[in-house]
Amino acid sequence: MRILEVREKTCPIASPIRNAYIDFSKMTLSLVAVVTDVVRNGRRVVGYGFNSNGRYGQGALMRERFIPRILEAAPASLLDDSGANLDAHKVWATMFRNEKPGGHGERSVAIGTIDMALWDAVAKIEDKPLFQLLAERYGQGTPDRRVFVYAAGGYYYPGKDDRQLKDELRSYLDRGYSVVKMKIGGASLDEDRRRIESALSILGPGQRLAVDANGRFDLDTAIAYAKALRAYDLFWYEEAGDPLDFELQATLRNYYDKPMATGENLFSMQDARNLIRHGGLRPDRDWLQFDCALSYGLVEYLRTLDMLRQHGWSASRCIPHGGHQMSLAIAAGLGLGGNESYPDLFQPFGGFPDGVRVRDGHVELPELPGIGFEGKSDLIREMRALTE
Ligand SMILES: O=C([O-])CC(=O)C(=O)O
Ligand SMILES: [Mg+2]
Repeated sequence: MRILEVREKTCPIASPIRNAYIDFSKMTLSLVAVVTDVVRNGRRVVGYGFNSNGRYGQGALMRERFIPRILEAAPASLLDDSGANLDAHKVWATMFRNEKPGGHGERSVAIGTIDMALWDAVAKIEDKPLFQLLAERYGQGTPDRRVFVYAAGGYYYPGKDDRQLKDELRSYLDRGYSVVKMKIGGASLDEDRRRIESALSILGPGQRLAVDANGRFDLDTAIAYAKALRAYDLFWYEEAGDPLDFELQATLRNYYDKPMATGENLFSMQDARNLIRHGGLRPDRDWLQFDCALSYGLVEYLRTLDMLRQHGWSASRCIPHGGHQMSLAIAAGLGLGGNESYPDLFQPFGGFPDGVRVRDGHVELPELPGIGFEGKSDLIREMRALTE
């Protein structure tokens, strides 16, 4: 078998929302198709992938470096021992040839997106759900198809008042979520305190609020927010300071003993390891949000999970950023703590297969070959338009 072609298309996911750091008025992502010469169930196997929101499309890097490296490699050098399927680790190594270590900028997004499409193809060629394949190869043998998901939103939006914020978050709770997340740090502390108290006022028993500062705060501001937030029973306090300021994160634990979360802007096992070594995070309560689609894909995420194990962290402390089905499959296959979801944003990307409902803050993944994109009609329509 061989890879015939790798296609990329940059798609808009623009919206007028803003977090504490950026607005999404020009946001894009890369949609990728890895076309193989294998036929399964009467259809050519094509693996699909896309990068999550926040880092823009990466077509230029893909076309200049990563796609040519794959297509120029001897086809047999990309296959597993059986010769009947791709080996995602070998394709990854081929993409990374002549890349120096460190400085994991945008190339981790380009490689991560192609990696997603590769795993989709690998699982489709095996004719099984990716979560099943992962549980068998790297996990406990059996997946847990019931995955915790939380609803992310609560963005700043022109003219949005507290009533609209409450209506938005209430609509997520009405759809079965038990944890909802809102943005902070894009307004004054007083204003954010008022927004948070509004949001808390709509929660019922067993329902929780998480807040996300998107790396906006310097140490003094992060501490001031920590002192204010510790009065509330928040699900977590996310990304207070710059993603690479491990000392800030480590200092913050002296002011906030409740759960914190971070990691969505760390794009390699090595950066994740620095967070674990130097960030002062606590394996009994804090959460790790590394997102494979932005950080060199599942091949690298497996290295990150290994690193976490070596440092005494359970995979169940990981709830990835990004709201895509790839992390859902990893969560079900490898026992992550759950996954993010954006019920009303960045469509048709992310989300769940049609008919999957959130109940008590969990979804149950259906048995679809690959990552499961074929089960989401609006998404697969866009994906197939890339190749058919
Ligand atoms: O607003 C964003 O960039 C997305 C984000 O941080 C999240 O989903 O946690
Ligand atoms: Mg975040």
